[in-house]
Amino acid sequence: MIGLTDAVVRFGARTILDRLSFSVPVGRSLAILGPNGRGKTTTLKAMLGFQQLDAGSRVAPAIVGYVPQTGSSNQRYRAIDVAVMGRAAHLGLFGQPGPSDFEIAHAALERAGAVRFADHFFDRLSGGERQLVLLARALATGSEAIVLDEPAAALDLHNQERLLNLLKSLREPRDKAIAFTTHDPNHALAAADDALLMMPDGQSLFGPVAETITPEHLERLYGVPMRVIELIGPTGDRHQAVLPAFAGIRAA
Ligand SMILES: Nc1ncnc2c1ncn2[C@@H]1O[C@H](COP(=O)(O)OP(=O)(O)OP(=O)(O)O)[C@@H](O)[C@H]1O
Repeated sequence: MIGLTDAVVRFGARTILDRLSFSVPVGRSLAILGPNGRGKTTTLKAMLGFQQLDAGSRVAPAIVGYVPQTGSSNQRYRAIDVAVMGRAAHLGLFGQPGPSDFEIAHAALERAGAVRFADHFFDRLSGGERQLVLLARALATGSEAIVLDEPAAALDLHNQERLLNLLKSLREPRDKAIAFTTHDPNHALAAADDALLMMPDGQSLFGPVAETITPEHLERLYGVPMRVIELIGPTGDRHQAVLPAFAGIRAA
């Protein structure tokens, strides 16, 4: 289980989190949505214990797998070296990773779809490729909680589909608590059980995706008219998608 109870975070005079409460039990996946600068990354940092709370409390396992928004490295680490860093918490202060740690890291790269660049230098990879390596690092921790900050932000449509399938496959065994931020409500529909909508007025709405990812709530979230459409997928399956009906954009 990972989550916050009545969490308050203030930066100067600004209250970013105002008694925010939600939880992600093992076996469920949470999507966190909200406008730019509303406090999504701050929420993730608070969940991870990187951001001190002014009030309230957090619950989290001792080790949490974290995939930050962007990863860079000045040193010339290979992708496998970055993935094996996920083992650090298991090694003790001066411990060195052994063969079993490299095996776990390799398996994590495989699971993240990044094994083909295991021996490539991390700082030469594209933004999307780095994100997959950082996901492998998070998986290598072996933690029951994985927290991802905008995992789809640097990905093209093909890789977004791959990432969503990956998030769904991570969720499938129902043995992890997964939380991710996104700017696309369709990602919540595709890969989350619950959603936390961080509204522009400082309030928030937390609940099952079917009750939260609705045009009415999303209009309040983004200030843009939204529509739900039903799609028939390539295998004949029916699913819903939400689209912004941007004002002033007309059909030709
Ligand atoms: N350490 C800090 N000190 C002061 N202000 C901060 C600090 N960290 C974040 N902020 C401010 O808090 C607000 C929330 O930031 P945060 O990064 O959590 O937003 P976000 O919802 O993740 O935004 P985006 O969607 O643009 O990534 C922003 O206005 C940011 O400038």
